[in-house]
Amino acid sequence: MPSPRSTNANAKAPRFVNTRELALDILMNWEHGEEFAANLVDRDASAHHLEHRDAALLQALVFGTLRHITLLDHWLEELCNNNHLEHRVHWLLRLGLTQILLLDHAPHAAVNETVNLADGKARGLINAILRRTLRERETLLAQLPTLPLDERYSHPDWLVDRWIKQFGPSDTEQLCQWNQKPATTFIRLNQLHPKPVEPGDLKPSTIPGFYFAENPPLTWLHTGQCYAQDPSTSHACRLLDAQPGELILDACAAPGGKTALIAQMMQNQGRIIACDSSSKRLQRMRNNLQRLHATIAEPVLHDWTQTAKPTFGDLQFDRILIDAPCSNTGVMRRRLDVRWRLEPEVFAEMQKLQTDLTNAILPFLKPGGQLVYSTCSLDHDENEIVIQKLLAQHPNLRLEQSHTALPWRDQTDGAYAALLIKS
Ligand SMILES: C[S@@+](CC[C@H](N)C(=O)[O-])C[C@H]1O[C@@H](n2cnc3c(N)ncnc32)[C@H](O)[C@@H]1O
Repeated sequence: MPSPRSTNANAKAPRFVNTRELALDILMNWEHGEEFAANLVDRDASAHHLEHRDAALLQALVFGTLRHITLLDHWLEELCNNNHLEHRVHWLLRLGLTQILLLDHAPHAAVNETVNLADGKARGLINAILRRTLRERETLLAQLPTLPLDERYSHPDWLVDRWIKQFGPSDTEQLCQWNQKPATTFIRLNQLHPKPVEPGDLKPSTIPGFYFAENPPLTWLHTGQCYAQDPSTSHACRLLDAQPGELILDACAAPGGKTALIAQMMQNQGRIIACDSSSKRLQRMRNNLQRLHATIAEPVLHDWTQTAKPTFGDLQFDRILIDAPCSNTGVMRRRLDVRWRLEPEVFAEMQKLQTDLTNAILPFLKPGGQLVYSTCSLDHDENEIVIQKLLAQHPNLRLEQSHTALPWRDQTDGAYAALLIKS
């Protein structure tokens, strides 16, 4: 069978694209660790002009398999009597089990189509294991409540242990459960657009201006009438409380989701310097801010870990937002790669970067000014402990208030924001 990637995208005759083979190809590519799963899926869906239904199937197969790898491997060890599996056969079986045990797919078709993707000599083995899976489906699923959390919910065991220490066993289980469900899409309606749209029958979230929207109208997204954004991102902006006419520094701003919301809160009056160290992300921010009509925001390339002065010189800002780079543990449901790419050392490394960045940015806050430090991490080391360290290092700072969004409690992404005031 030819690889789905070898098909000619310019050929005139309609081509048959095998979605399961595409999924297998993506999963094996993903393993190299260079690309996000969502990017791989989007790129292949558009390269092969997949119809909406096939693109949704591709996403369900890839995301479903990645979301449950440890559980699938637990079942496979049992079904294969711990025998070693050749690499491609292993991924094919994971894909087959995802369809039979986890997604509501026609099981016999799933077996046949998965077997058809195998090379001659592996077909018999795959057929036997998938048919056994069909026969033992109920028994395998009944094991779930007896498995430890890291297997049942497919998270690294060290991360589950870390969460149990920070949140306790019950909240940890709820967090793991949350991460196993497909992410909800939210949109923010953009009030800065010259033709703002009405929410109509969109279901409001608990945060004003943000709505549930599984399939947001593409024209709204393309024209900047709305922006896909989780409501948890608003907490940092609310604590910042930027006023029309003020001078604001958004120190780690790309791709500009919070910058655009701050510009809206300021009614596009005043000035926002929006910095980022990544020129690629800065370009994305430029496009976003332009589309969202956030005209008071000025994108600036600057790396706060470098000693060179920023191009805006010695400006003193009324308010500063530091939306720091972090482990992303609050958005693991949305970003499936995170759990498999995190290393235990990342939290200490991030804490150092986060305090170094804040120390470099603090001199730009005017006396009496307000600074919001935020992350999309749930980890104490990147949130409360960073704030404790900053307060110990800077007697002229005081903690005014903080807010933590917990996914299992608030039904949004996880986020942390703390408001500090400089005397
Ligand atoms: C959490 S993201 C910001 C998200 C953004 N605030 C938003 O709402 O769309 C963190 C950003 O910090 C930037 N960053 C990382 N290290 C930096 C540094 N040393 N100096 C400036 N920006 C940095 C990253 O490129 C990334 O865009």
